[in-house]
Amino acid sequence: MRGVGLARTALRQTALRNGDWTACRRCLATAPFLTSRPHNDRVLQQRNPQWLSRRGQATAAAAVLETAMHDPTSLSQDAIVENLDPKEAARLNKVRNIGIAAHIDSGKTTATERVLFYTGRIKDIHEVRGRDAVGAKMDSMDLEREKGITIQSAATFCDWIKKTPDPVTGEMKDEKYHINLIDTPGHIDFTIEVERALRVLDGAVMILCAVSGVQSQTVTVDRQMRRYNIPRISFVNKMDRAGANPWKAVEGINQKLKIPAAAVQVPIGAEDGFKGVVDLIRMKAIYSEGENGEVVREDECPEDLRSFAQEKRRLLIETLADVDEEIADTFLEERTPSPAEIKAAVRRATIALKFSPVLMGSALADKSVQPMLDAVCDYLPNPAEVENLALDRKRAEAQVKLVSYNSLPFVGLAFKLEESNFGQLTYVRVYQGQLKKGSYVVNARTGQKVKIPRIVRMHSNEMEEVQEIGAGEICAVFGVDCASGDTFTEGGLGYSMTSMFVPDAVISLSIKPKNTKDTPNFSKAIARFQREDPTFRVHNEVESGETIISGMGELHLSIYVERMKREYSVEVVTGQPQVAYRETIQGRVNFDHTLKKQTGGAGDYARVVGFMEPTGNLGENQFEQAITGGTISEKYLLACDKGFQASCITGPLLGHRVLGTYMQINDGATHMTDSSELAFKNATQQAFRKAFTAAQPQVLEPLMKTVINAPNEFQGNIVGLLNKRNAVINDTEIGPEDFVLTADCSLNSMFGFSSQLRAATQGKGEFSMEFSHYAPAPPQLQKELVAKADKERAERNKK
Ligand SMILES: Nc1nc2c(ncn2[C@@H]2O[C@H](COP(=O)(O)OP(=O)(O)OP(=O)(O)O)[C@@H](O)[C@H]2O)c(=O)[nH]1
Repeated sequence: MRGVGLARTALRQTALRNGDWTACRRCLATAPFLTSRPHNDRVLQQRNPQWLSRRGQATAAAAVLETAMHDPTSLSQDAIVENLDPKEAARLNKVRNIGIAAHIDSGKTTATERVLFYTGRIKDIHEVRGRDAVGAKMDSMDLEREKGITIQSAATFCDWIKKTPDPVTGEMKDEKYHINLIDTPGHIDFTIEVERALRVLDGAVMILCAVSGVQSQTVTVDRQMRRYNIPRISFVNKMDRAGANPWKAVEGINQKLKIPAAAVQVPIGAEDGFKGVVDLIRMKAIYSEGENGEVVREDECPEDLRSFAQEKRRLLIETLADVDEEIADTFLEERTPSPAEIKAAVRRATIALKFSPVLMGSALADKSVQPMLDAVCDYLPNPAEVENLALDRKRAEAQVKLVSYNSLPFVGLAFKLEESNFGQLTYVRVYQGQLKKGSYVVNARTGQKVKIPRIVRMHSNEMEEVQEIGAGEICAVFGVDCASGDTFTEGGLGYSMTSMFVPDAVISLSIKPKNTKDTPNFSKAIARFQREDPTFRVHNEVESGETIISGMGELHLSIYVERMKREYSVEVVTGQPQVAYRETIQGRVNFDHTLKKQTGGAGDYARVVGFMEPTGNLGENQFEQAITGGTISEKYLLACDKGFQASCITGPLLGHRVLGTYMQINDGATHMTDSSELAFKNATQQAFRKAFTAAQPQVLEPLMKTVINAPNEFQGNIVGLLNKRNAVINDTEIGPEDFVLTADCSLNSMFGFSSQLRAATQGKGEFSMEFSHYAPAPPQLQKELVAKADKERAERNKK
């Protein structure tokens, strides 16, 4: 055995020297069977990428990592991360990919503007809706600046120099962190922007308003963060406002969002006397001074705040003890954890999604934004600390872990597309390997090999050209034709990553250019918006010939109408916004339909036989053929499938999309000369219509997850309003002052709700809605809708 082991070692060493990794790996694969200890140590050492890269065996090191990813038992992801090349580990340790997400108007853009200013990315501060009319850097679109709202998420990057005490000497030294940052819109209509940002980010800053605390949209953002397992720090903004109370926000995060949270700071002064914060971990006061708060001054904790700060510090440690074992142990040992231990625990618990540290400040008053940046570096994960998975097509879709290691093969996700003056701009998050200018990558969806002609780092609407981008970073590339959500990989890899969640459209309206001469520009605009935004959908209604656009809400669609005017000079005429209903069937119906036309010359003939039934869920429609004996040829069956798909776009009841419907064609007949693809397509469509109508058709309406928050005294009024709308109340969280209620409401019943809510709560209540699922419309509504659609159809036919 020992002789075999020696021979193996020699073989491996020769293989490594010759760079023949395959031989080495083959040898390593059987090596664990060796029992003698020295050999095992040697094997482990040779499996250790750090050991290999120290010896200049970078390729071998990368191969060990690659093997480990395919065979998780050979090396755990933690081990891969631990074993990163020290230089690589140090680089990643200083990278943060973060997003800022919050309720509307909480100050995301204002805070981002400060971040850019303090990190030296911009020279002056401009306010959202500011008097200088310049507008904030990240709201680069004219429409955003005018309306003072963020419509599109914007990416930027900056370097933050963080002052860190040396662990040995205690002396302060500078540490440079590279932060890629995405500012997202707050309005629910632009929720896809939040979804795709969160899909590719490693951590987030959740901003709350110091006066309002957890608001309806905060609950939605919380749900999105949970969907993508995003660790977050919380920043209570607007501490300068009258009525500011950060403790309300802390309680809201604990009670309403149900995330253990504790403040890591207490405010010094309040409202317009707000001066700064006391850092509870180090018990130091931090003031932002100078014209724009750019000078950070540290001091002792003010005497009058000392006992309050001590109390909140105890609360922080207690909250941590509930979620972190090491801090729990210090309790058992009856000792107070050191500042370094508390900090480490906050980091561990935040990354483990068990805790959110709460910071506070005022972006507009230029106070305490820098400590928030420090917290981003201290508590949010670096790219190597986040588990990112892909599916390997070459190994039966097995899950593989991606490691932010530069020398591994490239894997990246295109998460956002934007049309620019220089062609399509594609935002890419690099998960593994490096993306280099001029290199070739493969689109995992299409299998197409594409060249990367230009790589840029985005700074809102400006760009900075770079030659390459490292693993764990975010960039944008030009001239790459792809769809949003596509995975790109280097050559031989068969990986693809799961894409983001795209909510269904709930509102639609008919649209057409006012002047027919504008049609080409109109089509161009529609095509572009559709490519950029997966929640913006367009279809042509066959019967009426109208173009119908659908989206997430009235604001969403009105922004596109406005953009057509501004960016494409197209004035349009739109119909009334309508709920995007769906249609389905409830029963099984057999069909046997023959299309036969004889109008002299070649006629039309097609016969299709089969059945239609519900798929059992309200998801994708399905078409299947089960022809035996070749009664319908493959070519014609393909035409039948096309006919089915076309029928599903415009349902027979209202002309809305069909869901959850299965059609099978299992017999039929073909005529020697009169049959054609068109005849089979039409026959299928006619059969569909007949069978659908006979199969207890049902109109489905969108149900919205609705979150309402208001002061407690109005709870009765709101429940009354919801009962009138037949809403199903799922949950009510009552706090000391206000409550958050979650309910499923039909979108149809929510028109006009905002003004009624305002009236019922003296303007103090607010709500946000997000599409939840489709459910059968009440029979009376179905009757009315079908009657209206029939009348419109009859009128069209008259014309
Ligand atoms: N008093 C006070 N006002 C603030 C503060 N931060 C932001 N604001 C104001 O709040 C309003 C909204 O700020 P934005 O930064 O646009 O908020 P946002 O969250 O980016 O908005 P959306 O992206 O549209 O949801 C603006 O009028 C800001 O001037 C703050 O710290 N104190």
